[in-house]
Amino acid sequence: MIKTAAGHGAKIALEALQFAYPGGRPMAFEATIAPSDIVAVMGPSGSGKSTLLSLIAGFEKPTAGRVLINGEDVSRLNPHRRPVSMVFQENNLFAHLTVAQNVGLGRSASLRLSDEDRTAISDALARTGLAGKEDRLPQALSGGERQRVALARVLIRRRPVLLMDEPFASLGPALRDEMLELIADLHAAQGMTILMATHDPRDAERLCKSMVFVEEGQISATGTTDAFISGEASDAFNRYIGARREIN
Ligand SMILES: Nc1ncnc2c1ncn2[C@@H]1O[C@H](COP(=O)(O)OP(=O)(O)OP(=O)(O)O)[C@@H](O)[C@H]1O
Repeated sequence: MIKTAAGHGAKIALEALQFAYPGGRPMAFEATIAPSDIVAVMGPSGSGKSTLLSLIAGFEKPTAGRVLINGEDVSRLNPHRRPVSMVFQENNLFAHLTVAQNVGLGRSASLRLSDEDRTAISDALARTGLAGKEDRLPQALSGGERQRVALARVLIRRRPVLLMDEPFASLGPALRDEMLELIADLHAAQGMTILMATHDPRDAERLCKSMVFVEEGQISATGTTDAFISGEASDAFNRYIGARREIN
């Protein structure tokens, strides 16, 4: 495991990264993400946002190029060896394990937990508003609570990179706001570098300093969220947002 001081985010560099699914379109990603930045990954459906996150997390391996995290080449490492946590839209939890056990997996895959681990689990559950729900199974939680359990696990893993793939897509607007606040709190506490794929520019505006815009398997624009939202960063982004407004 790459050593990174707790409480600090890692720099991420994607160097001439190439990838294609069997029979799929070639994709190529090039980017540098500053330590502790919070980056919205936006772009049309099928443009490659999830693939980009999977390449950083290690669920997919590039055919050429490198993923560097704090200068270390992690391109060939499996996901559990990378200094990264990932939260998906759903199915982040093991259905047969309790809330506390699901969080405990952030410390030990075999759930052999020390007293210190147990204290960290209780703290994380309190911080994410889940105190008293330790012994429930995921099926007895709401969608928002399940996502908070996933974030409690992120909290105790203390990895310097957090990747989120449309983490609020199945939540209503009030819960979305609550989750955005919680993620902002976690970032204030740990300063991890965050990349979040989202289709909603309001998520980006509320949480993310920066944005990358993905189109047809490439990052076609990068900049501050403010520049994107004010329409100055990318004509393609403006067209994408305009088209989404017509759909909604
Ligand atoms: N496991 C896979 N095998 C083959 N092709 C895939 C696989 N996963 C994704 N693809 C294809 O790769 C392309 C990029 O998909 P990806 O899921 O990265 O897009 P996305 O931008 O995250 O889309 P969305 O916003 O709909 O989630 C799409 O054409 C998709 O159909």
